[in-house]
Amino acid sequence: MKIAVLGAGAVGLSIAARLSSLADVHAVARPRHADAVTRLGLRLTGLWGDGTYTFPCTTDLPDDEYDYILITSKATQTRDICEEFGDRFGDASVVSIQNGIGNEEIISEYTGNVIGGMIITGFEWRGDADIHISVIGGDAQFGLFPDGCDERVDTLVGMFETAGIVAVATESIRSAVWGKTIYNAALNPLGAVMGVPYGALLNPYAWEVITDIVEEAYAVADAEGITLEYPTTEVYLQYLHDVQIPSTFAHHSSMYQALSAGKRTEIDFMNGALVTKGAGHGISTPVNLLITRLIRFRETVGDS
Ligand SMILES: NC(=O)C1=CN([C@@H]2O[C@H](COP(=O)(O)OP(=O)(O)OC[C@H]3O[C@@H](n4cnc5c(N)ncnc54)[C@H](OP(=O)(O)O)[C@@H]3O)[C@@H](O)[C@H]2O)C=CC1
Ligand SMILES: CC(C)(CO)C(=O)C(=O)O
Repeated sequence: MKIAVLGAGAVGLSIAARLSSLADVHAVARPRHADAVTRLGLRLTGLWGDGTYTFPCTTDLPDDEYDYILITSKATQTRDICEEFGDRFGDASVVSIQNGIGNEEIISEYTGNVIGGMIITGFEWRGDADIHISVIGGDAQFGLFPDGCDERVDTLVGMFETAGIVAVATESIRSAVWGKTIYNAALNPLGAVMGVPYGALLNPYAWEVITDIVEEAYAVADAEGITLEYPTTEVYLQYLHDVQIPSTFAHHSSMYQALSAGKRTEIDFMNGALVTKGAGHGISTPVNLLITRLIRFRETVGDS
């Protein structure tokens, strides 16, 4: 089994490491990461156990036929990755393991074999070639995009399971991706703007904002024909409050981490995507629009 991981950073290198004992895995990363992983091996600590893994990691993709190509870049880089490597996709199943709405749609412009993915685990850089698995908020999910499931999905899920990454196959990956995006849209920008971890957002004033974000998101999902796992906003908000936030209480969102590092966020694939899709259905999403503008403002001015 040959697997390539494109845009390998915190998520991609960690997954490459765990799959490397089961398959022939090649990670494509930036020079700094490729050099460090080649010199030191990748060190993983935390909830997946501690260990150091060696596997090929370079800045280019060796000419070969791959069974699976995993895309693990930020959503903002999906199109560039597809432009750079799209003519090498061949018959591979190309799998998005990213946050946000829109990655699978972009990949579909380059291949007909798209598997959507959703992972709700925290991966944090601790140093060069050194990643800590900080939180696990549920099972990873994979399914054919836009819907359905087949042997390739089952084989992928089986490999993840054998590698110790809890994963399930789903017939409706769009529902899983939208569900995760609503979780991210509810928590990430607010935590990033306020400079707090997820747990602090249980504060009643923050909770009112979260409630508005989720209600708008559910209206847009409904108009898009997405059937969400938690059927109503009330049921989902209860789950977010009682299960999802407690299991990721101390986590600073990836959006907070991106802003702190002076990097662009994935807001356009989260709240921004909800605003755009809502507008297409004549649904107004004022709270998602406001929080999107606040994040764009922070991206523009940084911490100055
Ligand atoms: N970290 C986490 O805890 C979680 C992240 N996710 C999602 O997973 C995705 C990946 O996140 P994460 O791993 O944290 O992000 P990272 O920024 O750590 O990793 C992505 C890496 O891909 C690199 N890259 C981009 N384009 C190319 C290219 N053409 N060739 C080689 N390398 C490239 C980036 O380099 P550069 O930055 O220099 O462009 C970066 O090093 C995101 O959508 C994120 O939201 C989902 C769950 C949890
Ligand atoms: C909480 C976490 C790590 C779960 O995957 C996440 O999605 C994020 O920080 O954006």
